[in-house]
Amino acid sequence: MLRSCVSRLRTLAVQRGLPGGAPLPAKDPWSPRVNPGAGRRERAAKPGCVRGDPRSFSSEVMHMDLSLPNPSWSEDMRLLFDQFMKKSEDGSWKHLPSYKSKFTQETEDIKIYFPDAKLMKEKLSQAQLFPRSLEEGLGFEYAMFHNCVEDRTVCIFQGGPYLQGVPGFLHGGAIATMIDATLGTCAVVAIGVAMTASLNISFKRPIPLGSVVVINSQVDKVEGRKLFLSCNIRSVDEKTVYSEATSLFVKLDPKTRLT
Ligand SMILES: CCCCCCCC(=O)SCCNC(=O)CCNC(=O)[C@H](O)C(C)(C)COP(=O)(O)OP(=O)(O)OC[C@H]1O[C@@H](n2cnc3c(N)ncnc32)[C@H](O)[C@@H]1OP(=O)(O)O
Repeated sequence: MLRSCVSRLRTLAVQRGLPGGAPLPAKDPWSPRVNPGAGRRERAAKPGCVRGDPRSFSSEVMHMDLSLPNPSWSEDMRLLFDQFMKKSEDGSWKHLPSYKSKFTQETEDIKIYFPDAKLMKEKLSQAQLFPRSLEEGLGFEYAMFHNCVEDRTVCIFQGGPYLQGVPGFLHGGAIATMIDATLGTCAVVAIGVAMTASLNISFKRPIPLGSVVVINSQVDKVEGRKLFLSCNIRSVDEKTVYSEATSLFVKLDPKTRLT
């Protein structure tokens, strides 16, 4: 069970931007020493490359793990991150890296769903993961951790100023994005490549812009290719429930093409 979970997590890492088949980088978070010293996102400025420029497609930016702390993170965000990194030391939780580019090249898991692999490669060459497409600190700052034994994914999330809806609060679409991303991650780790078939969100309290919240997701039921998941968003002190959601993800059928 644990072995298949680790393998699924590795697959997820590939889907999140690691070149398929390429050796994992030296800072491989899946190595036995889980993210040793993870704590600071290094953003070495490169000549001609604006730091965090959302339009930049340099491979350095595309392959940087953006789920590590950066200067825009608040103290709450850092404390939570450190707490989960601590929990990851015994292997019960795993820190999931996250990159701008989800598909740097064809990955074995995805390409079978496209009838024209060449066209897909062209289309994806400039694609970016939506929640990672805004500059550092302005949009979605988040880190996810997965617990394979409990089939749970936790996302710590700080919504930046570009995610405003009603003045001073997060836009509902931004909240839905992070719910979908967290549930989607939980689903993919659990059953492999899957897509959201339905998502039902109850927005209970507005989330203040710039605050840190915790998204707790879990697998409730598996029926064949169907995976039912639920989640809630709470304040760091757990006293406020901001949102609750239920969802259905469907594992893609290898016999069916996406286009
Ligand atoms: C690491 C990743 C993090 C990011 C996560 C982000 C995830 C996303 O946002 S994905 C984007 C949004 N989702 C989409 O665009 C998906 C669009 N929909 C589709 O492509 C297809 O409908 C898809 C793939 C969901 C299912 O298609 P397909 O595999 O052909 O399923 P199909 O054979 O019709 O149905 C399988 C089962 O699911 C059920 N089902 C399918 N769709 C739905 C639905 N919308 N609602 C309820 N049930 C459904 C069917 O009734 C069937 O159930 P049963 O087996 O009991 O008869």
